[in-house]
Amino acid sequence: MPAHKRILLKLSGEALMGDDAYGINRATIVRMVREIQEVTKLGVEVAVVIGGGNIFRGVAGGSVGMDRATADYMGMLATVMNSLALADTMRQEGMTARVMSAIAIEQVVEPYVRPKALQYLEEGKIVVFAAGTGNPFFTTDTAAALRGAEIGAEIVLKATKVDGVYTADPKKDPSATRYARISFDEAITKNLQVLDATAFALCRDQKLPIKVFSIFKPGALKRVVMGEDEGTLVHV
Ligand SMILES: Nc1ncnc2c1ncn2[C@@H]1O[C@H](COP(=O)(O)OP(=O)(O)OP(=O)(O)O)[C@@H](O)[C@H]1O
Ligand SMILES: O=c1ccn([C@@H]2O[C@H](COP(=O)(O)O)[C@@H](O)[C@H]2O)c(=O)[nH]1
Repeated sequence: MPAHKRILLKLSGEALMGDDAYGINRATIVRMVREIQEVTKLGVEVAVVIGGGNIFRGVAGGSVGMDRATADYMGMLATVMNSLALADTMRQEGMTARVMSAIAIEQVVEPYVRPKALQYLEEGKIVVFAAGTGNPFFTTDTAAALRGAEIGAEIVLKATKVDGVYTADPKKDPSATRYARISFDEAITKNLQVLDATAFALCRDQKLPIKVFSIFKPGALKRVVMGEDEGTLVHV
């Protein structure tokens, strides 16, 4: 029996590159989709937010003198590209997905309308929320927290490049150790950067737990959904 009926899965955009220097690696996206398919077969309703770090991040544009808000809109459009690629790969694998965008681009994808998203989930379709929150100065982690709260997800699952929340960034500090569980208050106070503070605060206020786990570990998503010991739980 799965531990959760409805989940919001945040997929790392950066991880989509696989071993490539940029963009979307075919084998990687297919592998991610097959892992999602496994949990949908358990009867779990799945909504997805995917990042854009494999294509563009607003801070990168801002750092070379671009207007930050403009750069952030470019970042949001990057997430639309990833969302389209994800939904199309799902289609190829025999799944039904719907992309809903927080920014109006109706010729390309339908707009985000909450009751419609809820309907799709109830019908067993996978909903991919594109364009983040639709606002600059945010990230897709915050979009995951926001949409997760809106759709009544029981948990936000952050599938990322590290296998949990550490005492410090494990990519910079090899002596960092992983938490099995950590409270929102402690994660925020310690300024742990694995998610942005806005996402942590929103989930804390909405009592929406987060599980951080590795996107690279085969079977990890299913283990998380089954409530097995995997990654780090961030709790109230
Ligand atoms: N205390 C910490 N514990 C774990 N990871 C941390 C910590 N502090 C910083 N990090 C870094 O946070 C990264 C994950 O967050 P980040 O938002 O950069 O990636 P993502 O969400 O996977 O990518 P994208 O934004 O493209 O979707 C990890 O790769 C890790 O290096
Ligand atoms: O609500 C949002 C979400 C995202 N952005 C911009 O998009 C990029 C890519 O998202 P990541 O979460 O970093 O993968 C982000 O860097 C922002 O520039 C946004 O402005 N608002």
